[in-house]
Amino acid sequence: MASEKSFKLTYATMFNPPEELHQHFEAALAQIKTEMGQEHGMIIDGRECKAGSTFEDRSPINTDWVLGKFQNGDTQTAADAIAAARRAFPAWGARPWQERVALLRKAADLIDERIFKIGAVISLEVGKNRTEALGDAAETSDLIRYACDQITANNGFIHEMGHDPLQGFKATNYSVLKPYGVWLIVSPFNFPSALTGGPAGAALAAGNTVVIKPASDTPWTSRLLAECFRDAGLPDGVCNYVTGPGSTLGQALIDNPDVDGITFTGSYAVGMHIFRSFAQGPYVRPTVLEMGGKNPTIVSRNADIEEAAVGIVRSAFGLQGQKCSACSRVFIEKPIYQQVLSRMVEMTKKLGIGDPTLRENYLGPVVNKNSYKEYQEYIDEMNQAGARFLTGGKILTDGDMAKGYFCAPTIAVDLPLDHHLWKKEMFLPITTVTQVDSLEEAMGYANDVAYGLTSGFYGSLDEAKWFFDNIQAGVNYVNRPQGATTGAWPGFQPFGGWKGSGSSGKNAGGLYYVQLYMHEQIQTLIQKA
Ligand SMILES: NC(=O)c1ccc[n+]([C@@H]2O[C@H](COP(=O)([O-])OP(=O)(O)OC[C@H]3O[C@@H](n4cnc5c(N)ncnc54)[C@H](O)[C@@H]3O)[C@@H](O)[C@H]2O)c1
Ligand SMILES: N[C@@H](CCC=O)C(=O)O
Repeated sequence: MASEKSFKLTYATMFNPPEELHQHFEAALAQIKTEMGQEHGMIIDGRECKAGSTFEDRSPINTDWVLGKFQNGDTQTAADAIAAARRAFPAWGARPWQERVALLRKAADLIDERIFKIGAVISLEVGKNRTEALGDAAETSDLIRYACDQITANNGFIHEMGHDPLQGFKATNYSVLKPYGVWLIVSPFNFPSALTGGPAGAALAAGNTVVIKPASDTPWTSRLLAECFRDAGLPDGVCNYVTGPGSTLGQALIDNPDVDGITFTGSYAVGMHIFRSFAQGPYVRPTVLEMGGKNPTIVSRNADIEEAAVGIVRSAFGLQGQKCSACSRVFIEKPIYQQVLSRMVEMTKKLGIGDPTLRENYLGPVVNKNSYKEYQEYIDEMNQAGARFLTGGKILTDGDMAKGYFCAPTIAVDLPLDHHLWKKEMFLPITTVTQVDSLEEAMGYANDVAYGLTSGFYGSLDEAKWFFDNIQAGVNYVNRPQGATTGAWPGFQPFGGWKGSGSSGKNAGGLYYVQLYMHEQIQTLIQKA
């Protein structure tokens, strides 16, 4: 255990964890497999709640595995959850920030205590490999603690301001950040822990009450998080957890005028739809949208070829390319194009693919039938446009993979640069690669998309400055073999996007994030001198 304690798991350190981490994961997985198939309720006002019907949560690794049965929440569920959060808000919002922060820190500690259980569920539910899954859980507690640290470092965001220069009066001015009220957290399937618990933790620490609605592919992970918040001692109604389809339950939550703010993480299409729907409310309310990416990596002729190839392959194919930060476009300067490409191909061919709960596999399945179908459609479309696949380009059905949604990691070249798939987020293990004559040409392509989430660059130190000065994205990495475009960690690389990738311009796990969940009140008191 000593080595595990001195090891800090992040997405950059996860490639070589201590042996004990594997043993604990395997023990938790064995236990979780005995708990599969059970029915789970929703948590509203501290009570277990059922809807009229349930839906099955099946594993994309093997669709015969029914992980659990979850509630098909409906419009009444949405109304009940928001009403519960509304009732709980006055007391929670008025509670001293020190008490709220202490409870949230306790929730973070519980997540850490349960990390192997949560990680095993993530692996089965999403199809993440074990270290990616454990990273997702570990990131959650670090995101929560980061929000708590920020509140603490800023004295609960209660600041005395200047005194007006009044003759005969004493003026005292305070700036106080206060919670908004009821906050909705709508989260995606691919980081079901960090992107549910992270924003929920920040909203709660800031004094809001929350309603959490996870993706229908990943209700179990979020249920485990909601239990951590509950078991940490958050009062009834402060954190509510509901499950059901986005188009019905999700829409009913968005349409409810009693919601004061929302954090949505998911696709651009749904995010923009939510933005427009939410705007129909009684007045403008804070809308934190974290959306897709089409993340480029530029490789200069001065790059370290090995570092570039490792970083690109990790970012293109980690979690089967289903990260908003995935490296989906690669621009390589001509003099080293063939060398970088050859190393990428060699490395990709060696990647283990199969049941991602097994230690040897780096890639698991894509999340569901729809993604599986889309993979084949994109491959066909690229094929027709003249692209060549140096790896992959096919679904995998050997042995046990026939029961899941496995797609081979695909490096595509010769896709015409005006093809729309250079600009569309595919969210699959597909990356398109081309050669360029100059870095300026590469930068032109890199920025010519509606997204601006992450980017990568490999080259000299002088070029690094030019790269940072010109790239249009929220999170940017230079010369990083741990991941060209992926693997941000709270406190190190706060995460968020520009343009169509994000609405707030402030990154999660960073200096300016928790403030998004509070509005400013100025308190001026005048006394006769
Ligand atoms: N920027 C980021 O930080 C970030 C992080 C992770 C994922 N993503 C993006 O998320 C996407 C993948 O996740 P996904 O497939 O789960 O996304 P999605 O947009 O399909 O769904 C996200 C969530 O929205 C819900 N939803 C759908 N329709 C709704 C509606 N009408 N009203 C309310 N809720 C609704 C879904 O049920 C789910 O909980 C990718 O585009 C990826 O880039 C972005
Ligand atoms: N924060 C993760 C990506 C989250 C989106 O899917 C990363 O930095 O790779």
